[in-house]
Amino acid sequence: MSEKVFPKDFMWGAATASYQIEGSPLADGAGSSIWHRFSHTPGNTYNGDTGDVADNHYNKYKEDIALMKDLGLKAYRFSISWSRIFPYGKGKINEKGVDFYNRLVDELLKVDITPFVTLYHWDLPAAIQDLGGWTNRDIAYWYTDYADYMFQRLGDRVKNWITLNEPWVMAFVGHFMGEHAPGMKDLYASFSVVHNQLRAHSKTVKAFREENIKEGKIGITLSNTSHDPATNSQEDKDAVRLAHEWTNYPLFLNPIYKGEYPSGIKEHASEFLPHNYENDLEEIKEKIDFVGINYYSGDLVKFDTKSFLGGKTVERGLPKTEMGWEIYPEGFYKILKGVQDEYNPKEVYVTENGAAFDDKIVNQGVHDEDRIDYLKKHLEQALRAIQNGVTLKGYFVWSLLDNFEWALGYSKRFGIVYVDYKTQKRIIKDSGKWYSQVIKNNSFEF
Ligand SMILES: OC[C@H]1NNC[C@@H](O)[C@@H]1O
Ligand SMILES: [Ca+2]
Repeated sequence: MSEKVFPKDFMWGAATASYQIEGSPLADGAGSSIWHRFSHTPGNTYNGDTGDVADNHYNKYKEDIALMKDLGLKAYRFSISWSRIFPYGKGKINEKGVDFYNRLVDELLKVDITPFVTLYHWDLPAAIQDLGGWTNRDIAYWYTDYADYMFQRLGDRVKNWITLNEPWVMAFVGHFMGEHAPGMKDLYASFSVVHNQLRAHSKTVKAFREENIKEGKIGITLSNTSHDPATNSQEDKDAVRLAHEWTNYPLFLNPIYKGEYPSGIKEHASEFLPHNYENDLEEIKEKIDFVGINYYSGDLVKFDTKSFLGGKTVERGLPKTEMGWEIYPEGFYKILKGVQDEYNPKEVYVTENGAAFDDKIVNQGVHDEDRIDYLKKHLEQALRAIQNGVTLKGYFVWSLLDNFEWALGYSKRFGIVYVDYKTQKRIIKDSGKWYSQVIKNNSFEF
């Protein structure tokens, strides 16, 4: 393989999520979700933005799939809104909700785009939250029933499944920092949410095996930040190890691959883990087919007794994106190489990588050189990872479209396609044109 070309059949895609792009959250019998409630609660989102309209993808999905075809995407990662299928999370089924995703999948297959389905990307049915949501142990059964139903309805055409998107963000941003739905601030709840997501994930993997989906593969998508020590001191290096075990793939892959939480978590955070959690570890340890890695940025960590798990982020003067996140391509390599070295997954997919920049329309175009530069630098590191033994099989850019960036609403644009929210017009950005060349050449050099 020449030093600039990706392996043959490398899966080039783009990613989105239901609540961030669909709009029409309560249409056709869909039930409310925690993000519908959270965004409609004054003060929770920038400018009071909600997902009521978003990119109106619920109605414009055919146009958007035509756009994906124009871009030459090989695959498309999207999420299913649980409460469109089960308006109350369990029990009654909403056929019209199932029908939307059936039509979406059929439209993708018509143009040879491989669907990668995320079963859960944070929009929990509100009725389940009313029963305690992810802090209620029984959610493991309700979630597995929902997932298994989707395997039965879409499994003949959808072969690639992701159980959960970024369970760390759901657990800690949603239940400790309170900045995401359901807006809780309880560290004990957060670790129960980690544990119940793992229980739900593994029960679902077992159900998936029993469905015997031909050529089916199932995995989990984890968020990651590449942490470096502020100094070479042992205390800073220890703080980095703990930050890594807590915020990155080990918190979930250690239980999944090794049947126990990372040692640093057991040493310093076991009081927050649910009572008798050890009894669930055997069941949580369950083989998966691939690991989904999300990567955006890195940070410098300094020992700090006042921070949870003893580490705080400090400045190192790297350039930043509109999110205030460091642009740190080297960290991408370290995360990819690290997951391969620590757990040796059969396959790895980058299920999200991308950047928010201050995109402007100039002469009917969006000349986002900064995003092209970000993507190119990160793809260089992804190829370097492959050349160093990482079983990386595909890359999904976040995101196909500008969309609802959670508590930051529509103020942050991650798309390779610009969305004019007033007119709902789509404009392919220069980065979108560049990315379609990458796909055509299977390389970032052309
Ligand atoms: O912040 C950018 C993305 N990060 N991962 C989860 C997605 O839903 C976010 O939009
Ligand atoms: Ca993230």
